[in-house]
Amino acid sequence: MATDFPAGPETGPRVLRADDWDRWYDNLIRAFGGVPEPSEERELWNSLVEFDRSLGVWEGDACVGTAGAFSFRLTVPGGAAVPAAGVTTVSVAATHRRRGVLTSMMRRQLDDIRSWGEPLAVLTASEPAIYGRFGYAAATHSLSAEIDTGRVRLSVPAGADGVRLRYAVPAEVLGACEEVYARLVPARPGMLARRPGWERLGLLDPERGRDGASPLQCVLAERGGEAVGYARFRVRPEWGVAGHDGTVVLEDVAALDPAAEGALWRFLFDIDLTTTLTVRGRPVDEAWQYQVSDIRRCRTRLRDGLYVRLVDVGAALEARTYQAPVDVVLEVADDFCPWNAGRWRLSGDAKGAVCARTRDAPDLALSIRELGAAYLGGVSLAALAAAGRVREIRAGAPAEAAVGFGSAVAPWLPHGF
Ligand SMILES: CC(=O)SCCNC(=O)CCNC(=O)[C@H](O)C(C)(C)COP(=O)(O)OP(=O)(O)OC[C@H]1O[C@@H](n2cnc3c(N)ncnc32)[C@H](O)[C@@H]1OP(=O)(O)O
Repeated sequence: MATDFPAGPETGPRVLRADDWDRWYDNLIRAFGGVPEPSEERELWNSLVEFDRSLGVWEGDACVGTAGAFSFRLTVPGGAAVPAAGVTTVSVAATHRRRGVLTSMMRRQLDDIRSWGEPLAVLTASEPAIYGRFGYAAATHSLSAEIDTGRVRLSVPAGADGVRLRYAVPAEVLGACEEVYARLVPARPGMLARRPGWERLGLLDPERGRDGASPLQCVLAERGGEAVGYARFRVRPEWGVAGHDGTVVLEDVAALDPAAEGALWRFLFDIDLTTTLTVRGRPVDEAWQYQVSDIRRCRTRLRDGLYVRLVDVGAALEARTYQAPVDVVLEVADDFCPWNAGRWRLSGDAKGAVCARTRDAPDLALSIRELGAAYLGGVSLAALAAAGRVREIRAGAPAEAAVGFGSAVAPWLPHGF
């Protein structure tokens, strides 16, 4: 890395002040191409950014680097909501790239997160190649699909007929939708407990994001007058030589039980004058995949989702539970956060865990990245061993640990940040 960025108290990252906002945010927008955001979106981000947890790098009056850290609570295997810094708004002016500005912000930020006592840092990456060097690794994946609903049939569970669906104005039923969302958060690792204001993200409906489709539509699923699910989507009407060829673009769907989920997906498959349903960023184990008549005509794709970085190995590994008993000594390498490096004994089961430093002989050797990848139960330590990224010291240890670390429910991040 070039080192001509003059690190020091005048030029290193400093905490964001209210009157920095416009220059700070403009640097971020420019680094992503410079297309201005609608004012509603800009104002929402202004209200969500936590100024005292955000950093800027300045050259005189000019902002050349930005980074923030939301104070999230992340569901981990076992259902606990663990404090996690949501690393966000990272940018470096293209005039100042590859001089260590990002590295200086990541250094300061991880030191801050540690001092705040938060055991995890998480992010979604604009490019997968950026964050590995700072100890982050993809821990969740998501599924996208373009489903040929003209040909693919969906069989839904019994009980779907007992669910009533009705159109609603998205903002008017926001409270009911949020109650459904809140009940789902503890059930799936990777989900984020809502902080005030974040519910508005799902209602943003800028014209430029529609790509020829309708404004946001919402259908509420109810049983006995109670909301049990919702879907938010758009419809892009199209007509070809053979007639209608419209697309349903799913933005969000959530349900409290399989019957409600089935009713909503059946609705999405069946909207008149449409032949395609596109879905993005869905859980990799979502039920519809096992209900369709032809998965190949759903054109599924996988993508990396949430990146996890263990900031405090002991606290992070104790915060989750293990679906099968584990008792393993981990030899951890962590160049960027050396306080994590060394030998840790993890003993845990479905009720809880203890993770403490030890001098016992190691069973596995791995870097902080592999621990981050495996942390939410979505990436197998045995698979990482097969890939040469976890070293098996005691025979069988990666497979044993993989069973304990695994999650019956695939981890999933429901929205970007
Ligand atoms: C969580 C989020 O907010 S994700 C959003 C990230 N932001 C963006 O993608 C906006 C556009 N890009 C940028 O603003 C910048 O190019 C950044 C932030 C990605 C990188 O900032 P820089 O200040 O140039 O990074 P820095 O100089 O500290 O680089 C450190 C190392 O990472 C490497 N690196 C940095 N960016 C990348 C990249 N995109 N791909 C591969 N390697 C990279 C550098 O080469 C350097 O490697 P070295 O130590 O071996 O020499």
